[in-house]
Amino acid sequence: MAFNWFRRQHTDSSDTSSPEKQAETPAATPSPTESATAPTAETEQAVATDLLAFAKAAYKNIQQKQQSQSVETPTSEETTEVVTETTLETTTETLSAQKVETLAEVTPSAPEPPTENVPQTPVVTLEENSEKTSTEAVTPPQEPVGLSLLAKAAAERQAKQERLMATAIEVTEPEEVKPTASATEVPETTEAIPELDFDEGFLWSAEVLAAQGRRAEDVSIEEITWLKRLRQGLDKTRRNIVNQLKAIVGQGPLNQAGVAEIEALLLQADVGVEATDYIITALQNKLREEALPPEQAIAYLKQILRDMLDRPQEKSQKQFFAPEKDAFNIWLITGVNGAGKTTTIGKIAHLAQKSGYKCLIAAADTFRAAAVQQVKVWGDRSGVEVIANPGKNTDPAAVVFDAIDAAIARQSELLLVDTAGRLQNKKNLMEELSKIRRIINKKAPNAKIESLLVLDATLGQNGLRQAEVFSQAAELTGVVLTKLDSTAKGGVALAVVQQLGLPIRFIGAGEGIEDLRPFSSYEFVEALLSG
Ligand SMILES: Nc1nc2c(ncn2[C@@H]2O[C@H](COP(=O)(O)OP(=O)(O)OP(=O)(O)O)[C@@H](O)[C@H]2O)c(=O)[nH]1
Repeated sequence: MAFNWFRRQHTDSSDTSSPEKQAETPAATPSPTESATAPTAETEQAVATDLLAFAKAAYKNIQQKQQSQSVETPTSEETTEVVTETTLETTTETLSAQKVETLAEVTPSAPEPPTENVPQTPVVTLEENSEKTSTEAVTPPQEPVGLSLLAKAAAERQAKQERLMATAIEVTEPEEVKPTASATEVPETTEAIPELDFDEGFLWSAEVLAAQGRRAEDVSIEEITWLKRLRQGLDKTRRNIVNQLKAIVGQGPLNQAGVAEIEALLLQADVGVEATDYIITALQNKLREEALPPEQAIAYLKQILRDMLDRPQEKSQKQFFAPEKDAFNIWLITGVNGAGKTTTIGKIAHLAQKSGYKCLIAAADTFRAAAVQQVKVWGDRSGVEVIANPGKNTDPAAVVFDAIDAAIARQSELLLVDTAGRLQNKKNLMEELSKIRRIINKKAPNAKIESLLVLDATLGQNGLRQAEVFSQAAELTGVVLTKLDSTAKGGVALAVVQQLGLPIRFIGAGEGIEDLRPFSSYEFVEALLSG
């Protein structure tokens, strides 16, 4: 049973991704701390206790999973005594004193952009028609950590943290948390997970997953790492707006000065005029009705943002954006030069491969000499075949044509089509894109076709101008927002949905193969506004 990274749940072979089935997974529900009624000190305490228990159980399970993976080569030093609880309590107790220092000591690891000179790739040229597939192992890059920023967030959450720690000793582990193997099979040690601290970022990530109905035993190291990465990626945006927003929104009914300040903050984060107007009006209406304490006002603001981000996909009635299992899906990836198309293809191929989909890549960026080589490197890293034509000045539509044949012959479930970067004002290149789209429509009329525009978040509002022309040429169905880690303009996500009316399907927050995930409005808004 593979974990489906698109749908965030375990799936089996009988799984389909029809809307009905997709609705089985609980929707992202607001965090317990965001309920409409004011929480009492008692309920807050209970929630904090629950969250700590959840986080500890999740940490313990990740630890056990890792140990069970290495259990095949036991050493004489292994012990079957269960001492993990002590470890977690010790970790928790020392967290307050150590966390800021620990965070400050972590050095971000260098990302792993693909190199141009890789000797072997799993490419299948149209001439060769080889069946060879790369099985080269992929090593996920280590998570770079935003140091002072995380430390700042940690300091702001200090009060809550203190409560969590105060209850740590009394916590009883939830009974439903089952280890992945029996205690005799899985030795537990006092060792913490080397690449995963039980720190403030872990607690925050666990809280976000718990609020979405996830079970502690299903939480994986990759999910925690991604959430920490996402929050860290949005640090710049958050630092610019959140504290000031909180201060203003928490003051009760908005006066003119407050409105002007919020307006400036949102525009600064590239939320855009249209989306900013919408947010302010919604906030004003609510705050006129009742004076909300700061935490509840922020909770209401989060709700507004989530609703905005989810609106475009309400039409499709799909809760998750995933390739349909046992069907032929074609995802056409387009965008201007350097937006991150090839990188996105590599990351999606990796997710698809991990999630158990039969995947293929079409190297239809025949414009740039190194592009085919680059996508081959990504194919190699994700273990996915690449269909390419090594000839010069090849017609990209012809590559797509052949790739569809190859995908059908191999019974591939997902064909990812890489295209050359093009500026929307280059008429001939946009016509070429239309031709590619026509070929897909004609050659695979029964395929589930998605056409995704890759947008570089660092371009902010400027990036949005491309969308309309691409929409006509490629019949866009969604957006991939990349480089959220390198910008203070993370608010552009709101502009995308409000101005383009297109759903955000994936977000990228780094150059590594694990640094892209399907978009979740809940996680995005939590990361954007987490204090
Ligand atoms: N920091 C960061 N860099 C990214 C992200 N996604 C892509 N990049 C980087 O952006 C650069 C361009 O990425 P590519 O995937 O080559 O972009 P492209 O759209 O295929 O480029 P063309 O084929 O030239 O149009 C590379 O250096 C990537 O590593 C991201 O989410 N974060």
